[in-house]
Amino acid sequence: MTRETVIDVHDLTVRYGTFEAVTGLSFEVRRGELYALLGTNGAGKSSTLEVIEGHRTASSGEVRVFGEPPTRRRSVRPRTGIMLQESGFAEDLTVRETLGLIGSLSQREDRPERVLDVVGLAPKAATRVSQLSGGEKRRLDFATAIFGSPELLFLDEPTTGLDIQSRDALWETVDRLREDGATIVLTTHYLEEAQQRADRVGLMHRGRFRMEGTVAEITRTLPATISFRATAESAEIPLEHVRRDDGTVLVETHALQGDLHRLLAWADERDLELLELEAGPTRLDNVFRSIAND
Ligand SMILES: Nc1ncnc2c1ncn2[C@@H]1O[C@H](COP(=O)(O)OP(=O)(O)OP(=O)(O)O)[C@@H](O)[C@H]1O
Repeated sequence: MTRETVIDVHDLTVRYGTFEAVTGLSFEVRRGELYALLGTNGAGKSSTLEVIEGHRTASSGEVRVFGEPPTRRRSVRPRTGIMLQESGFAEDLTVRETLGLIGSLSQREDRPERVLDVVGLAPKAATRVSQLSGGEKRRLDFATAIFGSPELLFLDEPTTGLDIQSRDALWETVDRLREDGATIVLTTHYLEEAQQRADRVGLMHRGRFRMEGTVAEITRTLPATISFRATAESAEIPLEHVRRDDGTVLVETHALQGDLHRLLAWADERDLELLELEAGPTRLDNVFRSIAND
C-alpha cells in the first residue's frame, strides 16, 4: 500500500525576473518519510522550500501540502513546523515569551516549559533572545518548529552552529517525532547526516534534480570502495582499479562482497593484517561532487 502523500510537487518552476532558479521540479514526500533536499549553493533548494512552505508563489507548476495549496495557510499552518536558517526573533523578548508567541501563531497546543525542556533551554527561559549564544538561538528555532509536535516538519540546515551534544539531542527529538508518524523535510550541507537519516534524497544542481531516490539507490551509481593502509605487499593485491593515495590503498569496485572476500583471503594466506580496513558503498558526498562538477 502506498503511504499517503503529504507533499506533492509537480513541474515546479520558480523565476526571479528572467532568471530560472527552479526548472520543472517534481517529487513527492510520503507520510512518515524523512526526505532530504540537497544541492549545491544556489541550486534552488530554498526557492523550492519557500513555495512548499507557502512563503512564495510558484511561477508555474502545482504544489500541494496535505492536498491543499500551501498558500491556504489556515489549514496547512497548524500542521506544519518550520525551522528556518534565520529566524529573526525579537531580540528583547525572553525565550519563554518567544516560544509562547510563536506557539500561539502556529495555532498548536503545547506547554512552553515542555518544549524548552526537550531542547535543553529550560534554564534560559527568562533570558532575553539578545543574550543567547548562536547555538542557543538555533535551539530556540528548533523549539518553535516542534512546538505542538506538528505532523510535518521543515528543517533548514538544523544543526549548523550546534555542538555535538546538541546535534545528538536534536536528532533524538526528530526520531521521537518520527516514531509518532511525523514527516520531515531536511536541507543540509552536512551530507553525512542526510546519508544516515534520509529515507529518500533529491540532489539538486542548477534548478533541477540530478538524482532522486533512496540513499542506497543514489550511492550505487558510483563504485563502492575498499581502503586500508598501504604496505610493501599491497602492490600485489589481486584486484583491479587500485589506487594509492597518501599511504592508503583505495580499491573501487562494483562487486564489493566478492572483491572484499578475495582481498581477505589473500591477506590471510600471507598472514597480513590490513590496518585501517574500511569497506562500503561510496559516500553521498562523492556522488555530490560528481554532480557538482558538471
Ligand atoms: N529574491 C531573489 N532574486 C533574484 N534571484 C534570487 C532570489 N533568491 C534566490 N535567487 C537566485 O536563485 C538561485 C537559487 O537560490 P536558492 O536560494 O533557492 O538556492 P539554494 O539551493 O537554497 O542555495 P544555498 O545552498 O546557497 O542556500 C540562486 O542563483 C540565487 O542567486
